[in-house]
Amino acid sequence: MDKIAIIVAAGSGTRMGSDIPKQFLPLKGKAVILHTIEAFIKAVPGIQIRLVLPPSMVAYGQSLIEGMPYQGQVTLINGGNSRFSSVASGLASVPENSLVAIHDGVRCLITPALINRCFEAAQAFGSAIPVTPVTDSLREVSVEGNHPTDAVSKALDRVNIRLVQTPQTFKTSLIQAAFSQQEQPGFTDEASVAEAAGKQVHLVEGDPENIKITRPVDLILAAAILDQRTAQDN
Ligand SMILES: Nc1ccn([C@@H]2O[C@H](COP(=O)(O)OP(=O)(O)OP(=O)(O)O)[C@@H](O)[C@H]2O)c(=O)n1
Ligand SMILES: C[C@](O)(CO)[C@H](O)COP(=O)(O)O
Repeated sequence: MDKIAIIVAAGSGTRMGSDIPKQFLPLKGKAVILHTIEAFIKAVPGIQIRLVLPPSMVAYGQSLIEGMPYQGQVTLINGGNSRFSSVASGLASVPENSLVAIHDGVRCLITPALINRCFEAAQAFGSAIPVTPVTDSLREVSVEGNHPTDAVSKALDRVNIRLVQTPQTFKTSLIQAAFSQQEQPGFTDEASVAEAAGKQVHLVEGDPENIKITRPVDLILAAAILDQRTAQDN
């Protein structure tokens, strides 16, 4: 089956609070989004990438990939107002009977090993959702106030909880059908969309370093992880 990546990068990055959306910020001298694209190019020779961008930034995105050796493998697509609609736009451009990896553009530390683990599991099981165990203790709050001390809470057993990452990878037949339903508020990722369409999802081992750049501290962490990888390579 052909392998395709949809990299969603059409968000505005409110929590980062930067002048330009976080996916375009420099990380070790290169835009965050280019780190992400290059991981997929390295992982799967010849892979086709759908890069979903804010419509106002498609021209800028084009200028970033202009002249790159992989330019011909990347198709730019206008994103929507929600992650769901950005993914739906990407999926509309993907041929049937393929495997599609749907990835947050801001998870720029993704490794070729994790990408290939997801494609292999999706080929075998129809879907592959990378997850990691929880390392903090957990509390469920039943009353939310303005301050943490206002909340009534109880401890949760973290043994049964997993953190969910991307790339969430599927046979296109499964995920394109799931995205034909109406968007719901609880759709935070593709696994939740697939489940709402009555499909079971298959979990695979994620990677603690596959962090999502969300707040300024995440960029500092990402730079440190990249430094450590470079040191290991030398
Ligand atoms: N309308 C949207 C919203 C989000 N995303 C993408 O989905 C990924 C995960 O979303 P998130 O980290 O929430 O990004 P933002 O929505 O940009 O951030 P924030 O919620 O802080 O505004 C990001 O790569 C983001 O660009 C997207 O393609 N289209
Ligand atoms: C898709 C995701 O990265 C899985 O953990 C996450 O749900 C995205 O959440 P966000 O609030 O849109 O960043």
